[in-house]
Amino acid sequence: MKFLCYAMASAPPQAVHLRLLSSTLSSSSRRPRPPPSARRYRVAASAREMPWPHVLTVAGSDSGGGAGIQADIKACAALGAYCSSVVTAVTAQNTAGVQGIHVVPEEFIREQLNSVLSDMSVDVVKTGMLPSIGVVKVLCESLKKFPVKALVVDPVLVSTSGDTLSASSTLSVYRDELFAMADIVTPNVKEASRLLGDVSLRTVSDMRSAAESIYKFGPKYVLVKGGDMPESSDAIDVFFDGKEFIELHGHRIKTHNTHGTGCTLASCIASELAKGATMLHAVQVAKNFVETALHHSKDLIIGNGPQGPFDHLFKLKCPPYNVGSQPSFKADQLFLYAVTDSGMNKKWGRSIKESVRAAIEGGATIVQLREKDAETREFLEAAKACMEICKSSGVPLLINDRVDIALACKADGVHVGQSDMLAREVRELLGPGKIIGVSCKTPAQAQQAWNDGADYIGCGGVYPTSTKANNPTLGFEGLKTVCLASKLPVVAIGGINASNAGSVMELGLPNLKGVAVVSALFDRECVATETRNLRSILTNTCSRT
Ligand SMILES: Nc1ncnc2c1ncn2[C@@H]1O[C@H](COP(=O)(O)OP(=O)(O)OP(=O)(O)O)[C@@H](O)[C@H]1O
Ligand SMILES: Cc1ncc(CO)c(N)n1
Ligand SMILES: [Mg+2]
Repeated sequence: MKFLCYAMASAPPQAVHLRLLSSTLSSSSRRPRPPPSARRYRVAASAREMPWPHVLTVAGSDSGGGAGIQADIKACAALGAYCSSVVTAVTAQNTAGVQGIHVVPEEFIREQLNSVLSDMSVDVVKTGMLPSIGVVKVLCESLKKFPVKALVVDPVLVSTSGDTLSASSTLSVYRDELFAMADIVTPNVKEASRLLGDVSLRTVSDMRSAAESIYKFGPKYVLVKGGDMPESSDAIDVFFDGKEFIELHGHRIKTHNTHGTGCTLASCIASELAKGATMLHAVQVAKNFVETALHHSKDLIIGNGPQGPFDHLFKLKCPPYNVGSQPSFKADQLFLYAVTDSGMNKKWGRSIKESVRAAIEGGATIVQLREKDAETREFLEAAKACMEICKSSGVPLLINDRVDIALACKADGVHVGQSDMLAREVRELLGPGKIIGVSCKTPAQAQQAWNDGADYIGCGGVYPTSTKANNPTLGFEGLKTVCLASKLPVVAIGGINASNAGSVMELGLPNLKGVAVVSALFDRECVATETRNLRSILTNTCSRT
């Protein structure tokens, strides 16, 4: 057992004090050190360890819980990574600013690093507040001794409240030692300016030049964050890989709750890298996550100061995680997904209601009304009639795109495409109890759907289709990529019929729960017979695989 003695001098509440924690107790009370050959130890440990994405954050504690270590742990948890933590400083901090700082002694930071890195298989190290030159040097030494897959450096120099979190003398060691070891460096505009000798950075073009200059210090990628650029603009970050600049545009959320956005962004990047993502994808996921979390927390009021924290675990309050609030949807309902088409109904002289009744009679497990050019009043009447049929047979009814119709007929949910209303806006309108589906062609779109609180995604066209104009075919490879990346259940769509549905389900892809069909049911003489036939094909295939 080991104790720390704190030098707890009382401090005037407003001033920021950089004080040193006193040294640890005498060596006789120390635990035995990890074995000298840490590498050998690591191999032995990892032979027993479960593979699990693991981020180690080396950062300061924020007593207010919005930034620093606390934000890092919540962000990693939200993205499904394990997070260990080495505390470099303890701050007395709240929504008004930083009132005090205790720096942890360098030797004790070294000890924490040793403890974690010699025992656990850390994939990615993420740094936050590194208060002094000595701390940066200790970290560099530890990383040389225990190499990890990736290093994410968030050069925390000044808090948004304007308080200094790292002595100005650390700038040179950041630039000369840590950046050269980093995979990505993520300064905000103020930090980028300080790192470059207080140059003025006012425009996106200035951010590009800054990214290019910081890249010269040696990191593989640079992300200059624009959260603190003028409020009127989009939230634009500049990503630079040494050759190309990519401007990442996000919606700027109108909120005071932006404390800890930088720490969260860097931890999300680290989590995604630990899961195996490429750098650009990791950054995109991280930016989406921050934007979505800010959106969900925009009206939260915690503390009385000007900059509040946000809710990293907003997902727990959204379906499908909050199962209590959303009893209606089960992923198995995607098994045989019937999507209506007004043109086909006209061709065969059927009403929407007749088509839906026949599809349900044949065994459709979920129905979507996709009426691209129907008159609103007529469509609503038909939707209400379909709702009655679906309700009495326990089959959910979704409406394509038209949130107004869904609300008016009390449908079970809405399906949206990439150019329709955002899923999170649909969720706000429909509430937590309804089903929301999103058409996705890429892992990034699937991630966004999950962030936005959707319940499932539709992925296709698996085969060429005549039902949707200008719809690129993804094939099995595209479907597989999206299914592997998706955190939501997937229904395959596009050109699927009785002769190929079996092959799609036989792929046995993770998250793939069923097929969605239009022509194969509704561009036929007898909808009920076609649906029954397809259902038995799917059942037979799935019982074999
Ligand atoms: N109001 C906002 N709406 C949407 N995105 C935002 C907003 N504010 C910041 N961001 C995004 O959050 C991420 C972090 O950027 P920011 O510039 O706020 O970092 P930071 O200043 O280091 O944060 P902090 O010091 O508060 O932890 C960036 O992707 C940025 O675009
Ligand atoms: C401990 C800590 N780390 C980082 C930041 C930057 O947001 C902060 N305010 N506090
Ligand atoms: Mg900021």
